Amino acid sequence: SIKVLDDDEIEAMRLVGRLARECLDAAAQAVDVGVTTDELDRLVHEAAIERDCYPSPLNYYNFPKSCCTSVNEVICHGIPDLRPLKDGDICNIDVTVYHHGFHGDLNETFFVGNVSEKHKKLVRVTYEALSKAIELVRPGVKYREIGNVIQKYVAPHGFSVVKSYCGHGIHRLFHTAPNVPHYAKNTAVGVMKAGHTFTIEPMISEGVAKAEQWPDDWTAVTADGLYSAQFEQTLLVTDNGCEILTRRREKNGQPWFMDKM
Ligand SMILES: CCc1ccsc1-c1ccc(O)c(O)c1
Ligand SMILES: [Mn+2]
Ligand SMILES: [Mn+2]
Ligand SMILES: [Mn+2]
Repeated sequence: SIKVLDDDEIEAMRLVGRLARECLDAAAQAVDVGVTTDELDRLVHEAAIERDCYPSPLNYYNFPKSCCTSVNEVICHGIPDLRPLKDGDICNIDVTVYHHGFHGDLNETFFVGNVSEKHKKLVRVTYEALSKAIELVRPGVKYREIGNVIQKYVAPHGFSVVKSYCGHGIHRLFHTAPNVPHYAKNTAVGVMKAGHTFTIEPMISEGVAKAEQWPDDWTAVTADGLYSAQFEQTLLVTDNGCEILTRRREKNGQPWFMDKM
């Protein structure tokens, strides 16, 4: 069964959601041509420590760094490294922090320098698909409906939905019930209820949905080498809808890439 948080637990999730957002924003402002993803990881790590947070990915199933950085054809779980970002890249930074017993998890895809129109569209449509899914969230809605909304939104553009990685329940555990697939006609179990906290984190690919894994045991890439984009928020189901616990609290909550559309 899916945990219903009490008022104190909800307050703890509000706090860690805000802290996770601040840690993502600390790295976001540094994204640029020539910056390495290792430098972005350091900014996330330091921002977490400064906020009395532990970076949840570090040593999670032996993951070696404090955040995931996934560039271009990397779908997710990219490992920060010493290769500098280059003009035209799209780079996702995925941050999860642990504070006073609770996790907060979010990601955004950022433009590096001048991004092509077709890759800007991939990022924009991915963000819009997440927004559509979030609009659905309220008590009584089945978790399996989320995938229908996302796939229906992206398919007309010729984009595909990665099936191998799902959204998830999150609170005292990084990953727990419910499992939240992003593709249509899925068999996910559960009905949304006030007090549930979970993520939606669609990975949308230009070409095929198939993901392959590199020998580093982490990096997931598209099978056709075309690009993939992702956005993630941690949500709290409320009596009349949902609260985006990891929302951006500046710029009217617009994602960072919007400034460069
Ligand atoms: C690197 C963290 C990690 C390790 C195994 S799955 C995973 C991960 C990464 C980002 C996420 O948003 C997530 O829900 C899980
Ligand atoms: Mn990517
Ligand atoms: Mn994440
Ligand atoms: Mn997640």
